Amino acid sequence: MSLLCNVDIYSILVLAILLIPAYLIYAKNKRQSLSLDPQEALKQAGGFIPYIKKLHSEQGAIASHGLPMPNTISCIDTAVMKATLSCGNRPKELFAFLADLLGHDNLQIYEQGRAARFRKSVGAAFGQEVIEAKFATLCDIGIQFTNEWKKAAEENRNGAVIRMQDDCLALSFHISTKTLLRQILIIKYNSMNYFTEGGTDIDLTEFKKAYDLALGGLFDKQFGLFDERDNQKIQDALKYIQENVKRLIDQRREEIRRGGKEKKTRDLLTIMIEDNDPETGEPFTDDMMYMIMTGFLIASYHTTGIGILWTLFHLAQTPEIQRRLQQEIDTTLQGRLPSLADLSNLEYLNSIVKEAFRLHSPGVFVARLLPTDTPSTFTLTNGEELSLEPGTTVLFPIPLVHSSRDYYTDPKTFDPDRWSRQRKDEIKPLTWLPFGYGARICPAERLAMVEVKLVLLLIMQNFNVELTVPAEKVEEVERFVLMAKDDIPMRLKSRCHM
Ligand code: HEM
Repeated sequence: MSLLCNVDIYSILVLAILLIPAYLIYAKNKRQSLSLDPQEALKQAGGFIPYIKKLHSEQGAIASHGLPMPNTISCIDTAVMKATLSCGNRPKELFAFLADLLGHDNLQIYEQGRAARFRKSVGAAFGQEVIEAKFATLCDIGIQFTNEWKKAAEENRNGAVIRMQDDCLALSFHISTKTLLRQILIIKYNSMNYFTEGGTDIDLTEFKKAYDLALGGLFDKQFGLFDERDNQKIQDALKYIQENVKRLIDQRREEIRRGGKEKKTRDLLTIMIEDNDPETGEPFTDDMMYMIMTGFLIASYHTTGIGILWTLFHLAQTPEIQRRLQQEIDTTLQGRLPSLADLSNLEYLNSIVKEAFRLHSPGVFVARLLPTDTPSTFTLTNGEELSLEPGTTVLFPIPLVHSSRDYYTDPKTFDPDRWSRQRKDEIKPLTWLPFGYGARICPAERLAMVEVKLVLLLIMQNFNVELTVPAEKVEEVERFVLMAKDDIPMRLKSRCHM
């Protein structure tokens, strides 16, 4: 008995000796993260998401201290999302970095009612009819890229090594400009300089470079990571974008004037040229059209390209999943090109994209501004009450929701089968947010999924994909979306050689 007591006291002492330093370190870190200037703390943590992750590990599902913006909380509790489904305002400060590119009055920060009216007036641009009408163009772009990769891969039995981030972004930029602006573009760019196709409208290489520079620079400015020496470059890039998007709008206006009205499937630009602004009842102004076209390019280009990249990244690490996907594609298509209907029917492909977007959501947060006239009160999942001041900003950090053990079993594992028919009831509502949620959910989710699935299907039909660097060496970096810091080189091996 006395021995037992001794052992107990001894164990408690050992435990205390082990735990006290750990607690002191934890308390010191916590004090530090609360006392540091949040911008500085964010920089030290290596980005927004690692910083928010740290805050949540210290504060739980609701992080209300240490946020880099005033009157802001970060939340990973779906009860708050459910209660704010119809809340459609975004905080202006958080999107202020877009002002230099889009102006101070841009779609991202339109007040809820105005955003809803605008979305309704141009909604047809993302409807089924337009997706059907654009499908052949999307296929052509995908085939153009795969053919060039094929040429390179077939020159060598070991396949071709491709800087996949560069190429996915070039592919997506091509898709976005073609679907949104529908111009003939000079295409000079991808990682292997394949395309030197003629054309007179715009140099895609320069256009893409300007977008990347402007967005990256403005994002860095907002989060205090900006190098002032780059300022002139950013200003030049902004000017380049403005001049060229306006020129493309003018060209289209002229084209429509000469060719008369377009038939039933009108895209975004045509709708804006032909219809009135729902706000004023007057024709859309040039500035408004520029803002919308540039805003939509921003929203569609990086997100779609990066979504394709991260999905390939997961496939490249899981050859057995890749084989099963190829089997699904080969059995369904027997080597032919897909139709739009095929894309909906390929269940495993769909599960793979959903799972890849869970582990690597292109966008990293959704933000809502709560009503500014009254406080908001929420009942959290654990039954506690949460009261928030009028005008509080709520951030939902998507990667944290997607990796929460409360929502996903074994959240770190790439397991497409969790989206299978048999298991998909296990997925809790509002726990998959790559396209946001509620009143301001991405209006082009369906179009984006078609683009992503189509490109992946073409790649899987033609190649086996491998990483040429260890997965652990791939570093993530937050730009406007979650990118790979030093690209992800992948080996594409032509399947004809197998
Ligand atoms: C994989 C591709 C894409 C992803 C992951 C994505 C994700 C998102 C997210 C997270 C939001 C914010 C939603 C919210 O606040 O709840 C959003 C908004 C938006 N997206 Fe997408 N998006 C993608 C593709 C596209 C494409 C292809 C277009 C246009 C052709 C587009 C146009 C927009 C627009 C205009 C908004 C702002 C809507 C508003 O303010 O009401 N997105 N997107």
